[in-house]
Amino acid sequence: MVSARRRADRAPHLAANGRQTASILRQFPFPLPFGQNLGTSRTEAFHLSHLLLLNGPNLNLLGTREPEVYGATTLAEIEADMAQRAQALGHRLSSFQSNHEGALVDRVQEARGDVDFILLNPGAFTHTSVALRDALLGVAIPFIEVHLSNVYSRESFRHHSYFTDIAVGAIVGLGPIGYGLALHAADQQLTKKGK
Ligand SMILES: O=C1C[C@@](O)(C(=O)O)C[C@@H](O)[C@@H]1O
Repeated sequence: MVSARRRADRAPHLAANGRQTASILRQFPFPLPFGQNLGTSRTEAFHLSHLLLLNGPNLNLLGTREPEVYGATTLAEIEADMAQRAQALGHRLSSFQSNHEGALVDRVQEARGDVDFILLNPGAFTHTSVALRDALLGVAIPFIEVHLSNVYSRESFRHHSYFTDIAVGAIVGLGPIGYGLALHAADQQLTKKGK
């Protein structure tokens, strides 16, 4: 078990005094999923994994883009929040966003041998990109697919993903908290593998 004291050292925003480091953390405070704790033996065997948060086209517009669909949180806020959450779990997080399919393919290829887990919102490439799918298959890095909106309640062309069948899992329709949930799930996967 992670003691309350150790948890507070590792993740000051978890401390009982309620000091929060950023407003976004106030919106979705730790620990997230369903009363689970942060893992078992990791205070003794504390490994640093490298996670990559990868966002596709138009997600740079978050905050102003169709806020009724995607909410008011900006990508910069999501990336900062995710970096803090990753750090609190003892991991390192890199973030990359591009509007260009080739740039995303290049970033996935670069991740080989360096990144342990990818958190991916492919944006509209979800529904079109065999190239990005092949890149993920090529590097064989496990990933979780995230969508802010519930793609299944939207236009039918959004119902098909080139990624879900090769992903560890997918989180849709929960807004920015979906990224945090994906991070916790990735952490569990890495812990299972002893990373
Ligand atoms: O750009 C996006 C964002 C999205 O991936 C989401 O996060 O809900 C859903 C996609 O259909 C859309 O093209």
